[in-house]
Amino acid sequence: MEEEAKEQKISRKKVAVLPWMRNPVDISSFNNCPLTQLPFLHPRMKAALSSSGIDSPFPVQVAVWQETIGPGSFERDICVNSPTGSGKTLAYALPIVQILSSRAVKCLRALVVLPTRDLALQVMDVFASIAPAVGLSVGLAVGQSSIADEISMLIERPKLEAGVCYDPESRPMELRSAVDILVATPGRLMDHINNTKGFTLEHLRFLVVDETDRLLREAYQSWLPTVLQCTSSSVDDLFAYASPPLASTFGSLKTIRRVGVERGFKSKPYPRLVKMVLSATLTQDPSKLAQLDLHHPLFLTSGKIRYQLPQSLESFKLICEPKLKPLYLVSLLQSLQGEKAIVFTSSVESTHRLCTLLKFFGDLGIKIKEYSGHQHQTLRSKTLRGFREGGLQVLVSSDAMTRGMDVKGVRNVINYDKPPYIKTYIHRAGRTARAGNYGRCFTLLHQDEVNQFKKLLKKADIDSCPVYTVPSDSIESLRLSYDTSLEILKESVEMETFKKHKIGFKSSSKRKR
Ligand SMILES: Nc1ncnc2c1ncn2[C@@H]1O[C@H](COP(=O)(O)OP(=O)(O)OP(=O)(O)O)[C@@H](O)[C@H]1O
Repeated sequence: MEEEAKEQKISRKKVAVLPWMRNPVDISSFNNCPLTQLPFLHPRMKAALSSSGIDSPFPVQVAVWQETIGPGSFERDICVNSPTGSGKTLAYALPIVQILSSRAVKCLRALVVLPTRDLALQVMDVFASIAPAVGLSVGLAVGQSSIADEISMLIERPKLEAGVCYDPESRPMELRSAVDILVATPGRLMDHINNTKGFTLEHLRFLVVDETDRLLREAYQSWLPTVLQCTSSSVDDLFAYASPPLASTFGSLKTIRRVGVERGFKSKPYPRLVKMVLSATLTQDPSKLAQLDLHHPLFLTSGKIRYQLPQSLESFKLICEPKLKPLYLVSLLQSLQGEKAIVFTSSVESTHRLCTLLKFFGDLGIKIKEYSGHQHQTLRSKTLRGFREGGLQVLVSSDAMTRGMDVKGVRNVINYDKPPYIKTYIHRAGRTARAGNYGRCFTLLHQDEVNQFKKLLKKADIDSCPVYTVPSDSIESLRLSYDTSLEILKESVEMETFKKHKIGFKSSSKRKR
């Protein structure tokens, strides 16, 4: 959050935009086109896409394809700024899988980094829907399973002949990657880089940093400099092959990087590592972008406005009487008649409190659960599954759900707490109105927040945000249950605090013992 504030400050100071950002490729000048018109698309990928219901690539996918497989032929690194739900995941997955489909030997050639586990799982599913069709394997490194299980999925051990005794000194085990593409979060990625035998990034050809602005704030064990370091082979390394390769724990494979002839790439290794960075709110901060060490970056963005909302999204504000905000929320939820909705709050604590309060409200006829970063991953995944499958209608969430999450059928987003930054508004609102579908974003405000909110929307050139009203008699009719549920909530909070203290006391006295 602090970082986000810093970036807002920088943008207020009008830091000069980097030269390569000044003349972007306009994604909105591209149209959806039938799959048959994507030049060179592998027929088996085409079939896999069609069977997943994808018949015509979206503009961002056509634009990126043109700059990678088309005439652009991956000569430059790709930076994409395109609205939420516009299809950025396939925009990078398609060209990567297409290029790697002609690979002869399996090794880790594409790494996709995402900020959260649920997001990584989602992206893994996208790759898994097309990569196997052309014989590529996709792996996941997010800490969902034990590290040992993860290693056995990622690293292939040679099959040893039964009955033969091997001396590890004279014949070190040749470990190889079991995957061509890896989807990872920074934490688990660093674990594998530091500790997993046979895990190497030396053959990497593609590095995708999805949700870039969020990941550049993630300094976890300096994951980005480490990845860049692991993938850059010095010119000296290029001639190391003059002597026979030593069997190492990294395997005997080598990606032959010859001295480059590529434009602007004199005396650097080739094929180079191609980087693709994407976000709906891509940072323009030069010092942040410098961390990526981009090669002649090509900027692709939608239209002229920096922060764009999906065209199929409508924004509304709901002015609430002080102290009665929960009643307005309940009344709004009731008016949605069972449509899927995500309610965003400002913190994990208020997510928990609000969700508990809603549960005490009597039978609202709506299945509601909380989803926050403080919950155990198993519980979070279960909740998400329930929401995806339709068993739940409403998710009360902290900002853990804000970025990238794609749940089909979410028609409404509700900002219970006003988003502090325009970027937060864009990402929260972007959980609906995805892939061209209609969606609404409601923001609950007290009268004294209205002006501030107007200014916030102005940053994304949003002038129209009509007032949405809920019937006043519905508020009145809810008052009685509200008072009762507030009482129960108070008791429940006291009980939880007591339990926490008790556990804290027990563990501290154990420590003393
Ligand atoms: N060509 C297509 N045809 C139909 N549906 C598509 C197509 N491309 C993507 N989609 C669907 O659109 C939805 C949004 O895609 P995706 O998650 O890649 O968006 P995004 O731009 O990455 O959004 P965010 O910025 O929120 O992460 C997904 O449900 C995806 O399956």
